[in-house]
Amino acid sequence: MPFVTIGGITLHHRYVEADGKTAPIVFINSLGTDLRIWDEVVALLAGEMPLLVYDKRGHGLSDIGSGVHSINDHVDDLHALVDHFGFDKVVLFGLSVGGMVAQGLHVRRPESVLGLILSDTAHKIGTAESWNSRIAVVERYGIEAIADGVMKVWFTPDFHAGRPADLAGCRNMLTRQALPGYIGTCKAVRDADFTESARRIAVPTLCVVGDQDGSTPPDLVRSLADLIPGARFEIIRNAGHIPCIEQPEALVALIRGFVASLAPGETHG
Ligand SMILES: O=C(O)CC1=CCC(=O)O1
Repeated sequence: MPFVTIGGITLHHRYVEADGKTAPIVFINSLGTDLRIWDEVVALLAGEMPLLVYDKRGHGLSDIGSGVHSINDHVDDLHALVDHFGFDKVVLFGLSVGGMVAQGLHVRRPESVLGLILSDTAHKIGTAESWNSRIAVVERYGIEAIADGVMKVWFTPDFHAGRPADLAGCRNMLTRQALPGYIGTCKAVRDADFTESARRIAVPTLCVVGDQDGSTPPDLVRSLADLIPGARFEIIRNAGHIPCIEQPEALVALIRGFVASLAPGETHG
């Protein structure tokens, strides 16, 4: 079964092995989602490089453990998972809050991070006011109350019009997340600020964003890229906040190019 218990927390994951010497990519999901958001990306990349996807704490089928009190709780789990698999060096792909978790692991253990792909994320996302008002609504009325608004941020009008079944499924994924995991992670994002540490990122970094991302818009993601020495910035056309679902082929092309640009011969030991 695709479960592992580390540090008292059972994490749901899927590991797709590959031959060769390419370092594994570990994918970290966003708020209100689970590892199914990577299905198409994993299908496209399977066999080319090792791929690890997992449900972060309090999401999907993973435990919440002692709760989500800060981004560090998510970083603890990622750190433990990387150790569990015996990975020496990894490429981290973090979506939205997942990008903050990736930045957090780089702060903690830069020697383990070969490269960062930061998708639709930032050094600071939203304001205390915006997160507090979302938390208040969700505490009172549940995730259902914000679901239609979140769908407008996650996906473009074209996706809404052209893929109604996928939209309904993704909305179900959001509304079925456990409330404590969702609210705890909202608070963690509210309190996180990676502005200073972003200036010290010293590994190859690709910042990528959907052109119609309503949560971390292109200008915000560009400002993250501007903080990180040497970071590349790319915009994906016709995508909202979750390009891995909306434009997986375009995203995979960027991933392939990024991995190919990394130092050859790196392995996961
Ligand atoms: O669900 C949203 O509003 C978008 C988002 C913000 C942080 C995150 O992980 O997703």
